[in-house]
Amino acid sequence: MNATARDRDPAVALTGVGRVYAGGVRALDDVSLTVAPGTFVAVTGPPGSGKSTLMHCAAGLDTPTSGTVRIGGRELCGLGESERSELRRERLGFVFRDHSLIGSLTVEENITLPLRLSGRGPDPGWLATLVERAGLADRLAARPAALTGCEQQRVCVVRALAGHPVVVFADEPTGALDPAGADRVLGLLRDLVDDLGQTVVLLTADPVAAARADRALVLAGGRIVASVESPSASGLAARLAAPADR
Ligand SMILES: Nc1ncnc2c1ncn2[C@@H]1O[C@H](COP(=O)(O)OP(=O)(O)OP(=O)(O)O)[C@@H](O)[C@H]1O
Repeated sequence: MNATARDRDPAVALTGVGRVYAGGVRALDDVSLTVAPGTFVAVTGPPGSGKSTLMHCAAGLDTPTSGTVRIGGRELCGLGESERSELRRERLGFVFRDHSLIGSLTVEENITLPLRLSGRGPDPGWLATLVERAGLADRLAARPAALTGCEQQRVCVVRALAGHPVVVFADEPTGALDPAGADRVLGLLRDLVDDLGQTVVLLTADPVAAARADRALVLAGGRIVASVESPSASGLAARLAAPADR
């Protein structure tokens, strides 16, 4: 596939995805969605609605029971485990609730570690741009323990984007932060989409966080029950209170 064709592909495309866990729990039921490159999409829903399962299936961390998943036009379901882990390493970025930084390494070393492990050299210009956007230029030599929780999560955001991923999956990235810290991290994700054309999928139960996205998909009982363009926090909170009625 040439670069032009690849650029037209959705960053993420799920078609009819289902996931039934052992014991019969249907965590995802016929989920279809597409995420266009350069957009910020939130997946929101109450605890147990299937957000993490959706992310795991979309990112090749889990295999759906039915349906197909494509990342940047590449079908995941037919790939072996080593191909999927290579795709995750080279085409996806992840930010989780807990920062997962290595305490013995500096901020800069943490940011470049995944690139070095995969044998790719860092792109210095891109890294400098990300670091500057994240407000971390004077923290590169620090160890993670010397940073605030908000700074640690911003390091994770830079690390996730350092390898030019097709999409960053951010799973409750602000769940351990105070409101000001959460606002800063969400603002960074927003800027990276708006100004640098990055693609972000945010998984969150928090309507305030989800309202930062261009579009919010509301999950309930493993199904997408609403797709809201330019969502508001109050509108999403109302849908989350009674998602099946909307
Ligand atoms: N490994 C598993 N085995 C069996 N059931 C599971 C497993 N993982 C999740 N589930 C069930 O699947 C459903 C969806 O869970 P999931 O963690 O995807 O939801 P979530 O919206 O991310 O929830 P939370 O916000 O609490 O993390 C729930 O009923 C959960 O109990």
